[in-house]
Amino acid sequence: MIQAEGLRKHYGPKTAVDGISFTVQPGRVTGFLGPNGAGKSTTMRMIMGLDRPSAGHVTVNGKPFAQHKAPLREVGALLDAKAVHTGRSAYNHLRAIAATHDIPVSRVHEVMAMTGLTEVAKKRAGGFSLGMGQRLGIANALLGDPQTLILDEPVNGLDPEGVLWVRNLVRYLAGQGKTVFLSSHLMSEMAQTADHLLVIGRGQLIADMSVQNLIASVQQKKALVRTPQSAELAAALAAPGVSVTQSAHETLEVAGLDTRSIAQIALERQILLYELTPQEASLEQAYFELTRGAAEYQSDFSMATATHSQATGMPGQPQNYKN
Ligand SMILES: Nc1ncnc2c1ncn2[C@@H]1O[C@H](COP(=O)(O)OP(=O)(O)OP(=O)(O)O)[C@@H](O)[C@H]1O
Repeated sequence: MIQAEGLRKHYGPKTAVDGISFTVQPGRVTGFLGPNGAGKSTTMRMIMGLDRPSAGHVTVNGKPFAQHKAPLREVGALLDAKAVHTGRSAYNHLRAIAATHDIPVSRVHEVMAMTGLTEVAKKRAGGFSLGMGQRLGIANALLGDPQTLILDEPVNGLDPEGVLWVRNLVRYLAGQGKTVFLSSHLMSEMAQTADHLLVIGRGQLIADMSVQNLIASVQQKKALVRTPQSAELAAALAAPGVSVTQSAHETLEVAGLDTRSIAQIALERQILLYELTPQEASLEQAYFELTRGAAEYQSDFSMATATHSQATGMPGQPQNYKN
């Protein structure tokens, strides 16, 4: 379990993490989301004792990281996949770390097999691709069979098979009762992997809830309707707070009304419906809705996309994204 209380970090005048409190529970995968520069890596580094908090404190399995006698057996982390001795082979790299904790060589072979590194065991880690480097970093994190795992962008650089492998691995470990805390920018991946989410923006915690609740929290009443009388239905549905967009021939996208109300209005006007489908929000939409204005860096392209999405009735109001 990871417990943070009033955790804060300043770098000179810059507040990277602004007094956040949270608990990462065992037995489930907790995702850590936030725009670039939101404070995710800084938080993870403070958990691992690599950065000293300016205020507050954080414990892993009940103690600050530095107070664990055998930290590798308590918490395994992948924070920077490039942090390896580039001249050493993957095997020697893992053996050297294992030796610091009396971890037997058999465990080194075990984690290399788990991470698909056996065939490249003798290769220099410095020559590894980004994906192989990620696998080595994950092998390193698993070495001490720790109760808690912290993985910063573990699928970064992995091919689809590797992404699936990480998903299955972390779900398996959480199923074994371990605490798994991981960050990722891949929203669809997070939706499939995480049970619970912490969302951070500009150093502050903006959500701490299950994936389902996060999506539900921004769920709009939206529906797709197909009818040969689209103009007639659009006129009948018009009301304050309702937006109707003709998205294709005989197809309307309706926001602000649920399917029950749309069916009722259509029946009253004797309008034939071919299709009436509620539209679910995705985690990506929920995320953009939550972190609107919390991003440090925004491009003109994302502004254009946000403006377009409003025109089509999608979540994401255009606003001044320039800070
Ligand atoms: N060593 C440092 N010195 C000064 N500022 C720093 C330092 N490390 C991080 N920052 C700043 O703190 C803020 C949070 O950075 P952090 O790397 O924790 O964000 P992040 O959420 O991990 O971002 P990303 O998704 O881009 O990795 C950023 O504004 C960053 O520029």
